[in-house]
Amino acid sequence: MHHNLPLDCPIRIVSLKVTDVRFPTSEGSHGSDAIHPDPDYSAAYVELTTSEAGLKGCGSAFTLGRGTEVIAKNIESLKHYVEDKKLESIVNNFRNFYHALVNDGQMRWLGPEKGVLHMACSAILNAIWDLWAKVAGKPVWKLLSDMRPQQLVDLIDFTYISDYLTPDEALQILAEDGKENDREGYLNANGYPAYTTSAGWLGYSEQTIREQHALLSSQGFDKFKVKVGQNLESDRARLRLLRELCGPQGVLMTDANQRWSVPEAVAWMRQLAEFQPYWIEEPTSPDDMLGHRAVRDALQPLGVRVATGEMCQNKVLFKQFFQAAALDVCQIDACRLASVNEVLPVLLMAAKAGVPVCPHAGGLGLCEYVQHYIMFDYIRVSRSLQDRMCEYSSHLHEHFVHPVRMKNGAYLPPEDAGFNTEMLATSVEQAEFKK
Ligand SMILES: C[C@H](O)[C@@H](O)[C@@H](O)[C@H](O)C(=O)O
Ligand SMILES: [Mg+2]
Repeated sequence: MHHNLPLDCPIRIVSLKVTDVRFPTSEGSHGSDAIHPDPDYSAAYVELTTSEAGLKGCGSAFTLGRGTEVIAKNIESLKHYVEDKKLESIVNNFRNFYHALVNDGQMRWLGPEKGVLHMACSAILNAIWDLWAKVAGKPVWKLLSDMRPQQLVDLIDFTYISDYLTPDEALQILAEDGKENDREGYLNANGYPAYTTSAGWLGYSEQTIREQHALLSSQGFDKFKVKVGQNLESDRARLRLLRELCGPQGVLMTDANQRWSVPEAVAWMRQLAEFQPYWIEEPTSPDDMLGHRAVRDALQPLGVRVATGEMCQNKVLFKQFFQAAALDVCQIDACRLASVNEVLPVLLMAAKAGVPVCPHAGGLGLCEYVQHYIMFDYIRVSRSLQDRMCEYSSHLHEHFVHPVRMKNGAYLPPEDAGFNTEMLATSVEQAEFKK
C-alpha cells in the first residue's frame, strides 16, 4: 500500500482523550421523534494529541445523553491501539489496523461490530481520519477523491461481505472515468442537494413548524422531513400543514423511527399517502430486513419509498438489506458505521445495488461528517445526483471550528483540511458532562 504521507518526520499519536459532551436540546424538543421524546444531542468526543505541537485529530460518536459515559469507557479500553503509534504505521496498513481494532479479542464479545463497542471504534477511527486529512492538508472528501482505486480498495476490510462485493468489483466501480464530467466543479458551483428535518421534529407546535418552515425556505430549502408514528390524527394535521406550506411540488419525507410493527406501518402509511410522502424512514425495527421488504412491497403501489440505515449496525446488515431488496434509500450514519473504512464498502455495495445513498444527519456533528461522504460518492462512486439528497438539521453547528456551509439549500464542499469535526475548546469545556 502506498499512501505515503508527505512528511519529513513521522507523526506520533501521543495520547487519546475522551470527553462526554451533552447539550440540552430536549428543552426545545429539537431532535424529538416518536421513540426519542427527549434527546439531548451529545457525543463521546475523542481528541488525539500528537508529537507535532498544535496538531490533533478529533472524532466522535453521536449519542442522546445518558449512556454517553458507556461509550467513553469503551473508547478508553481501546486507547492502546493508538497511543504511542505512528500515524503512518496506521494509515499505511489501514485495512489491518481496522480489522484488529473492531475484532479486539476480548472486547469483541461486546459486539461484534455493533452497538456501543462499534460506536467507540467509530469515534477513534473518525479522529484518525481527521488527523490524516489535516496532515495531508485536505478535507477528507478530497483526500479520498484524489486516491487511486487500489488505494481506496486497500482501506476496506472485505470480511463477511466478499460474497456480495469482491475487491475486483470494488476496483471496477472506482476505476477513474474520463475527467470530461467536472463533478468537483459542479459541486463547487452548486453544492450537493439537501433536505431538512428542522421544521418537522415531533414535539414542535404548529407555530414552530410555521416559523421554521418560513426560515428554512428563505434559506433555500424545499424538501422537508416530518416525524410521524405517535398519533395518526396529529401526523395527518402536521403533514397537511407542511404540504400546504410547501405546495404540491415540495418534497416531503416521513420518519417513524422504528415505531411500528410491519402491518401497523403499512396501515398507518396508507392513511398518510394522500400527502404524497416521498419516503417512510425506519418504519419498523432497524434489524428487520424482511419486515422492511414487506413494507416496501406494500407501499410501492402508493409511490412511497422505504428508507433506513441510521441504526443499521454494520456493513454486513447493509449487505443483507441490498441482497433482500429491502430498502429504496440507504441512510448511512457516520458514527454508527466505523468511519470511512466501513462507509466506503457500503457506498460501493449501494452503487452495485443501484440504491441511492442519502445520509442520516440529524444529530451533533453528523452534518459535518456526512458532507464528505456525499461529495466523494458523487465524484468517485455513484457519480450521480439522481434521487439523492443529504439530510441537514440546523442544530449546534456553532460549536464546531469549521461548521458546514450551506448555500441555497445545498451543502458546499468543505475546504478546510480534516473532517470538520473538531469542536471549539470553549464548547467542549462548557458542555462536558460532570457527574
Ligand atoms: C433522535 C434523533 O434526533 C432522530 O430523531 C434523528 O436522528 C432522526 O431519525 C433523523 O432522521 O434525523
Ligand atoms: Mg431518522
